Amino acid sequence: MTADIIDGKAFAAGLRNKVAGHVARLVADHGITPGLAVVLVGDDPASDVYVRSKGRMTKAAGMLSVEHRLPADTTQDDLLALVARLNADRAIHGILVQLPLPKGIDEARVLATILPAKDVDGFHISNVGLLAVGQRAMVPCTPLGCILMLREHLGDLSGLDAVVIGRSNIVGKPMAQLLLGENCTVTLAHSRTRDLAGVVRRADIVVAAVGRPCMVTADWIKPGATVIDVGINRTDAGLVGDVDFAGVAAVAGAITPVPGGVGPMTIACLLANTVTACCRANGLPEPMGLTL
Ligand SMILES: NC(=O)C1=CN([C@@H]2O[C@H](COP(=O)(O)OP(=O)(O)OC[C@H]3O[C@@H](n4cnc5c(N)ncnc54)[C@H](OP(=O)(O)O)[C@@H]3O)[C@@H](O)[C@H]2O)C=CC1
Ligand SMILES: Nc1nc(=O)c2c([nH]1)NC[C@@H]1CN(c3ccc(C(=O)N[C@@H](CCC(=O)O)C(=O)O)cc3)C=[N+]21
Ligand SMILES: [Mg+2]
Repeated sequence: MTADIIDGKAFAAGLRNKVAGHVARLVADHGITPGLAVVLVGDDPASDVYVRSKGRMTKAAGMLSVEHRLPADTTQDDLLALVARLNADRAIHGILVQLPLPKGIDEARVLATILPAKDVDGFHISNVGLLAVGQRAMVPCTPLGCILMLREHLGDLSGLDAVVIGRSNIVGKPMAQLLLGENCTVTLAHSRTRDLAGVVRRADIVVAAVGRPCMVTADWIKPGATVIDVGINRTDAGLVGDVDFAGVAAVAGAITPVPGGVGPMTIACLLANTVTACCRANGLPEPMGLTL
């Protein structure tokens, strides 16, 4: 058996195309241009690549892209002041502060300062809480992108056994919430999980979000399972995920590649969330229909 490759790159291009269509209508019919501000503190090279491609895609969709690059020794007060300015800026509908932040800056404090309505990452506690109780929220981009690919590939997810490996606030936990919202039976595994291989072997859906190259191997996978690889690991062999792609592809029913899987979907969902935030801010119907 050879798994279907879930082409996140192509899926994301289609989603960005839809975003661009909605943006064009917002501009033409209402004179409103959705605006996204990205804040990068310090000079992490991987973050730089990511922030740059985000800015390029934001502009390509017809939106306003504003980048704020601050030195690594920026104080927390200066960062909070910038967030407050962006909160008050009517041209900005979405704010993303790139994580991780340098040591000495309280990440939770910064995220709590972003207006929930502009929190296109979905990391503010009020969005986290709204997602947990199943109410209208801004949904984190990476898990949202994973759900869109799963729905496209499997249709209805009801009743499927899903195992998420990794319990971070930005990927694992919201991923588990969204799968629960799709009526999956969800297991959230982490570094203290006993017999991880045995747990994963029961899964119809496996989402790997750990940050360990090629951790998930073919012998962990139930034949025919759908495997979503969130991991981004830079190794001597290049960019690899958390899944041993070649081995797992021989057993799974479908798998996302790295690169070209979850990553591009994350950026496309960020643009979609920005359009949603813009429409909500202006009392307009939400064309994307992706959020709760
Ligand atoms: N494609 C994309 O768009 C994105 C990709 N990423 C990538 O996804 C990966 C995960 O990111 P993130 O969630 O921020 O990572 P974190 O480092 O915040 O969390 C990693 C999680 O993996 C768990 N873990 C670590 N070791 C093991 C192990 N041996 N067995 C089982 N679980 C383990 C940890 O468990 P514990 O809690 O017990 O410590 C933790 O919950 C990274 O490679 C990152 O680069 C992240 C965001 C977006
Ligand atoms: N506030 C915040 N929000 C985030 O969403 C966020 C963040 N901080 N910090 C870092 C992680 C990581 N992340 C990625 C997004 C896209 C790709 C991506 O497009 N990857 C390409 C490859 C890019 C390359 O070649 O490096 C791919 O997988 O095909 C990767 C990683 C978002 N994150
Ligand atoms: Mg992290």
